[in-house]
Amino acid sequence: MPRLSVESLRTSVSGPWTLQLAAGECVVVTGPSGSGKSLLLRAICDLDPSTGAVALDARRREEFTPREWRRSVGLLPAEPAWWAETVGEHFPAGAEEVLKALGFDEDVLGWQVARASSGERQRLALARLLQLQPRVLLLDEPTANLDAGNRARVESVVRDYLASRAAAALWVTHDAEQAVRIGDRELVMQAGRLEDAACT
Ligand SMILES: Nc1ncnc2c1ncn2[C@@H]1O[C@H](COP(=O)(O)OP(=O)(O)OP(=O)(O)O)[C@@H](O)[C@H]1O
Repeated sequence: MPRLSVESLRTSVSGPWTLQLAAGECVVVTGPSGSGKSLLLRAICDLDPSTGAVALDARRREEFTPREWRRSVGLLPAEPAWWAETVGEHFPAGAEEVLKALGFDEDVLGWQVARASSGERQRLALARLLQLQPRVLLLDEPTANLDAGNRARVESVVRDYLASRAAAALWVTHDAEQAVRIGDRELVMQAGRLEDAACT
């Protein structure tokens, strides 16, 4: 049974998409800018209206409350949102370990969000997402603003998370080397259509 199953999913402007993610699997999505990668992630997590069938562990999306679905299938957008002034207000207690693994000292919880760089915000948003313990991660270019060291940290944290929780990930990247490093499989988006990398 797949962890995530997506069948004939389409929005008003893109799709249809069909894919499956196994437990523990990391599938990378590559493809040109504007080809529809972010739209795919948004449709799966139900941020944009869509038709088709999406199921988590064989339970249909319609059987979840919207809040339950978005916590179970967690999106890390390219530009994460912040709703409070300090970093710590976005985290429940017990986030120190993941923050440390992503290269932060404990004092980060006292930071003003406004002072964080784009790369720091990206890593903080990943830590925030993992604290919710989603079964599926939808990662939209999570290392786009990062140096090599922090890119390696993010890759390692996500890999460990998938292995320890049997979660699955769809990871959008423009970095061909990263796709090989972290992907169990690669899907290529071309003008709104998904294809197996082996077939392109
Ligand atoms: N609400 C919308 N209505 C119509 N077109 C849209 C809408 N949202 C996005 N698009 C278009 O759909 C296309 C796909 O956008 P998307 O953000 O998914 O691209 P992407 O593959 O993630 O690109 P990038 O790699 O640059 O992030 C783009 O041409 C975009 O302008």
